[in-house]
Amino acid sequence: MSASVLRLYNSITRKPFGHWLFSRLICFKAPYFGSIKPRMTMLEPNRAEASIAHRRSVTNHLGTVHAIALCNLAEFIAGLMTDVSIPASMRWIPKGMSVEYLKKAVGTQRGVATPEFPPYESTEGYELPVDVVVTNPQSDVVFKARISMWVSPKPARA
Ligand SMILES: CC(C)(COP(=O)(O)OP(=O)(O)OC[C@H]1O[C@@H](n2cnc3c(N)ncnc32)[C@H](O)[C@@H]1OP(=O)(O)O)[C@@H](O)C(=O)NCCC(=O)NCCSC(=O)Cc1ccccc1
Repeated sequence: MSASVLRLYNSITRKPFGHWLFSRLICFKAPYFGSIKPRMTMLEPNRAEASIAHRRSVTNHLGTVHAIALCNLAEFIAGLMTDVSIPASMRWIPKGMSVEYLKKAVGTQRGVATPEFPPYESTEGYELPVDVVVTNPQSDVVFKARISMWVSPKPARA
């Protein structure tokens, strides 16, 4: 799966509206991400970036971007980054996430996901911490997340 998602991203984003289309395809596969309308802007092994616009549908009672919308953005990029970074023999699933809300989130929010270390092949499952930093249009950090990915060998096909 890893190589195919990266291949799809690299081929589709060479075309007009490719970044938009790639993001729509991911939201079709995992519909809850559609609630924040993420726009993938960069995807390569060990790094992913995406942004969300400050729309009414992601706004809280303070008029800022809802913290859970930022959590959703964090899961979106951390998941895709992990998917294109792990060896083909491995799979991943998020195990937990801790978050910090550092500043009121106003305007388009840009997230960047990176792993604590490059994921490797293993016969045993292991935890891969993924750091996500979200910045506002002024490049101030408004949100941080640390997502624990469980990376384990793909089960043998029956
Ligand atoms: C799996 C583990 C994390 C660790 O448990 P351990 O016992 O140490 O590990 P163990 O390896 O023994 O496996 C145990 C069981 O887990 C299964 N399995 C393992 N790997 C995978 C895999 N890659 N995919 C599927 N299943 C996998 C495995 O078959 C077995 O299942 P069984 O029991 O036979 O039916 C467990 O605590 C858990 O399932 N937590 C809930 C996790 C959860 O629901 N997260 C939120 C969902 S993501 C989301 O909503 C947001 C999002 C979307 C997209 C993008 C980004 C974000």
